[in-house]
Amino acid sequence: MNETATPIDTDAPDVSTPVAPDDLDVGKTPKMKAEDVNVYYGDKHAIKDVSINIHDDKVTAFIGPSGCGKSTFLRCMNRMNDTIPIAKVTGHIELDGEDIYSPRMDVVQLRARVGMVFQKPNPFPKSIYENIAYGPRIHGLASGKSEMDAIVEKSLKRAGLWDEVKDRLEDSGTALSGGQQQRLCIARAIAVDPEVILMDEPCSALDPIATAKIEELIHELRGKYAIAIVTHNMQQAARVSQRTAFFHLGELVEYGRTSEIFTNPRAKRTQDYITGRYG
Ligand SMILES: Nc1ncnc2c1ncn2[C@@H]1O[C@H](COP(=O)(O)OP(=O)(O)OP(=O)(O)O)[C@@H](O)[C@H]1O
Repeated sequence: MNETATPIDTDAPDVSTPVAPDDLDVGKTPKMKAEDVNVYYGDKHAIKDVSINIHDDKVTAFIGPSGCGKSTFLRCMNRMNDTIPIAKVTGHIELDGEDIYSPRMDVVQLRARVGMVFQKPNPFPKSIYENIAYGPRIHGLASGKSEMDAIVEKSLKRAGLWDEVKDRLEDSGTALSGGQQQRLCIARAIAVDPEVILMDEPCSALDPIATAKIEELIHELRGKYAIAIVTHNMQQAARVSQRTAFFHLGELVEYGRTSEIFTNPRAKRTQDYITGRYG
């Protein structure tokens, strides 16, 4: 936090600025599409009319000062806010054109299709193998032991963890290092064959080496899954993402190509944030 920070001038003429450039992803069908999403926690209006597209060949970073609503919006994308009794979500979010808030949507299936990795690694207190096998088992993805073994191996390989754990799959997942635990959680999300992976500050509890490994992994996973990542770290957003969404006070102020957001932002509030004048 910059002690001498000047608050963002919210009277700046942002409202007349389009949120995204006109030529951005024209004609591309988004993997997820959010329209006019609002979130309330009781009287608190935490997300205000947010509309954004998430693409399956891109990593999208959500940035913005603490409390601006990044995590709240991320949680809307797989209905994790349903678990917060005072949270109310309005608007429309689609996954492959399907309304995820429709009463017909099976939320357990949705959360397999749109997996989530949290700030603090949260492996189950079970073996490494069981951490991965649990999801595929409840979703009926393997018909026998050899198929399950193959899913476990493939998921751990994709998460870049196989070589480190292949000889100790029966050890507890919680005995791994923090960085390994986070890659185990990513492998667990991958095991149920998701289409989208949401990451909520996945590196904030990790040291620089473990962080670098997760960032490398995000590069490798790009193209296999649509990825949306909340991060406080602007360098990280610049390194791992191709699209960046800047949130402030619950609004999506600007969305665009990461390279442009960091070098030539269109909104004054974005510029103030990325130049460290706020946050
Ligand atoms: N479970 C909750 N109950 C009530 N208010 C909440 C809850 N979760 C978040 N909020 C409020 O909603 C607003 C947005 O919070 P959110 O955690 O989404 O912001 P954020 O941008 O992810 O912040 P940070 O970067 O600090 O994690 C904040 O004012 C926060 O206090």
